[in-house]
Amino acid sequence: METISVHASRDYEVRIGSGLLTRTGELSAPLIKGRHAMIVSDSNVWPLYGAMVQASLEDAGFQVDHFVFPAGEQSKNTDTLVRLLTCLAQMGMTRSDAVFALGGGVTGDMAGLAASLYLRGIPCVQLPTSLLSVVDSSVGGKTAVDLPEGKNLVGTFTQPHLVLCDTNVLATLSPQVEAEGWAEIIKYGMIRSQELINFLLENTPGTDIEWVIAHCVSIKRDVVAQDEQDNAVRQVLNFGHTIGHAIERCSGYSLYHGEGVAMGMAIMTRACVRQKKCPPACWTVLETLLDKYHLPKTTDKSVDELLEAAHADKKRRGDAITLIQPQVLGRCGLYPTNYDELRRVLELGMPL
Ligand SMILES: NC(=O)c1ccc[n+]([C@@H]2O[C@H](COP(=O)([O-])OP(=O)(O)OC[C@H]3O[C@@H](n4cnc5c(N)ncnc54)[C@H](O)[C@@H]3O)[C@@H](O)[C@H]2O)c1
Ligand SMILES: O=C(O)C(=O)C[C@@H](O)[C@H](O)[C@H](O)COP(=O)(O)O
Ligand SMILES: [Zn+2]
Repeated sequence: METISVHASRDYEVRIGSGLLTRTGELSAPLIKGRHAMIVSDSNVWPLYGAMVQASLEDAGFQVDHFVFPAGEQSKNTDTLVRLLTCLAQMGMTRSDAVFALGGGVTGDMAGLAASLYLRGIPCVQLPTSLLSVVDSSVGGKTAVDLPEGKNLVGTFTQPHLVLCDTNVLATLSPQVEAEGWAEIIKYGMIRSQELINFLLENTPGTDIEWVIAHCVSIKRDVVAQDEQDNAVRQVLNFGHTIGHAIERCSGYSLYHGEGVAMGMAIMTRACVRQKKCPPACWTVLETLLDKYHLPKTTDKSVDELLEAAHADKKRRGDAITLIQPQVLGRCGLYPTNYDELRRVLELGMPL
């Protein structure tokens, strides 16, 4: 088992290993003063892992309730959030009790947000179950739900009390959900790690997954420690997201997030190579990885639609926007610019 310590407004541990869900109660009990647990999960994950987590919490002396919502990004909205907050109140959860977010990034973001709002904040333990959520969304404290106007527009920065990444649960992922998780892993390679890129190129998907997860979480830990509130360097974690989020919004949130990120990284990188802002290898290697991990490389949405949707980007300040662009393989940088430049990127990055 790997343990990574995150240092932010709250310090906490990310544990990575097989079988950790069965130890949820034992590992969280010392961190939570109360003994009332609310497991938040979706309609796919709860039947698979709900009983296991509930039993572990009950063995550690917790009284356990659960809130289950229909799986998918289309549930990550203010309606579900209010239903969850109402449930926390009706079950009489207090400030010493805890929310346990059992599921992918949708569950983690929404349960984390509810925990940060209810009674102005109660503890949250993240129990990520998708590949995307173990490598990215469970760590770093961004919580959110979507609005029809844009992705993650309602949220807080609130760090969890503990993150348990149980690698056993990855066995039940569908190929499509596994693939979208690889998109964020490829993102970590592109922004900060030539070593990870080489590993992904050389190995079959799934090799030494614990190392891959720990590598991504370590990169995120280092970035978040420098800029928890997303004012500067943390924005590098948004590589592929300005366009990806715009595609997600234009698709009525019917895509998986990682698919949008893959398309966003591809469009941005192709444009940067064409503008000679980075070497051609940035695109050829990214294309090889997107193909290898069965990820999409473009969208059928128009430049105008995407530009309009991109106005909801959190990196916008008035008419200015910061783009995250590859510099060399394994390194991306922040480029403050404007929407005319984003239009050029979209025009150059979309294949004819
Ligand atoms: N907070 C952050 O830093 C951060 C980072 C990246 C992404 N996100 C957010 O995370 C969300 C995407 O997360 P996601 O891709 O995990 O989506 P998700 O939570 O919808 O999970 C994807 C699908 O996989 C299913 N699933 C999850 N674990 C499973 C398992 N072990 N076995 C079988 N099925 C399983 C889910 O039920 C769902 O149908 C987006 O909303 C995105 O904005 C947040
Ligand atoms: O943790 C971060 O910071 C990230 O940007 C990670 C992203 O993968 C993630 O999708 C995040 O939720 C996007 O944040 P947003 O601020 O653009 O909504
Ligand atoms: Zn993301």
